[in-house]
Amino acid sequence: MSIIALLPAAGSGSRMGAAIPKQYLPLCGKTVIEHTVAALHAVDEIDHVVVVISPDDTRWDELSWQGFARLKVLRCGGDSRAASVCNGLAALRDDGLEAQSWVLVHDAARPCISPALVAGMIAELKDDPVGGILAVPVADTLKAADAGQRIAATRPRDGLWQAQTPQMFRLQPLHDALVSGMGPDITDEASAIEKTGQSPKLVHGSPWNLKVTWPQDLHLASLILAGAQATTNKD
Ligand SMILES: Nc1ccn([C@@H]2O[C@H](COP(=O)(O)OP(=O)(O)OP(=O)(O)O)[C@@H](O)[C@H]2O)c(=O)n1
Ligand SMILES: C[C@](O)(CO)[C@H](O)COP(=O)(O)O
Repeated sequence: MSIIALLPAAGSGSRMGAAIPKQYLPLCGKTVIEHTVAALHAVDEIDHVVVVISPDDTRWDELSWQGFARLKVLRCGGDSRAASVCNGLAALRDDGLEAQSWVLVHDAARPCISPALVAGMIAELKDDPVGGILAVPVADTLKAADAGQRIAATRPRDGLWQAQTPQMFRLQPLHDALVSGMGPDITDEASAIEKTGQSPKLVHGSPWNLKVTWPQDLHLASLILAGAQATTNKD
């Protein structure tokens, strides 16, 4: 059974506020998306890394993808993350990928993911009946805000986790769940699967696996990648 990494990369990066989409911003001598692709491509268990870009993307072809033998690009991004993922899954299915293949959906905007973490996730979930996601338990006290940005309440954080990616589900059930659940509340793959009444597994992720969202995240990502590089060089 195939295992595919599917990277939605068709966003505009509005919160980053840069002149170009954040996945193409420079980070430690490459672009954000090059780090993400390299990390997923380094996972031996993954058969193909498939990137979903916007149909009007002009930057992908300017990068050098030599050496990534298992990399494929699809120009079928949609107007939301869920739509981009859904379109990518439909293209994989139309291409003949078996319905029960595992798909690991991973944000192109999470360039610090470690291949070892992904390999561990695959080992933990490959016999799971539903699939699951990387996530980390909430570590801070949670406040609900009123309209004036004053604290309205303190919320219990027991049992709350922050969802990360990859999110690992089987191709056809995930596609069907996204099609039937599509809407603004579907902000990740797990939420679509949950809507079908199933409970995805939470697999411990890492605080290093941050999503580059705001301008300061690029600096954090560069520190994380530099730290990872220093560790590798010591081995
Ligand atoms: N229509 C979209 C929107 C998002 N994404 C991708 O989904 C991932 C996570 O989304 P997010 O961080 O929200 O990215 P953006 O939508 O680009 O950012 P923003 O919401 O700030 O505009 C990113 O890799 C992004 O490229 C996508 O493929 N298609
Ligand atoms: C899928 C995700 O990375 C889980 O944390 C996240 O929801 C994607 O970001 P967005 O801002 O909701 O598009």
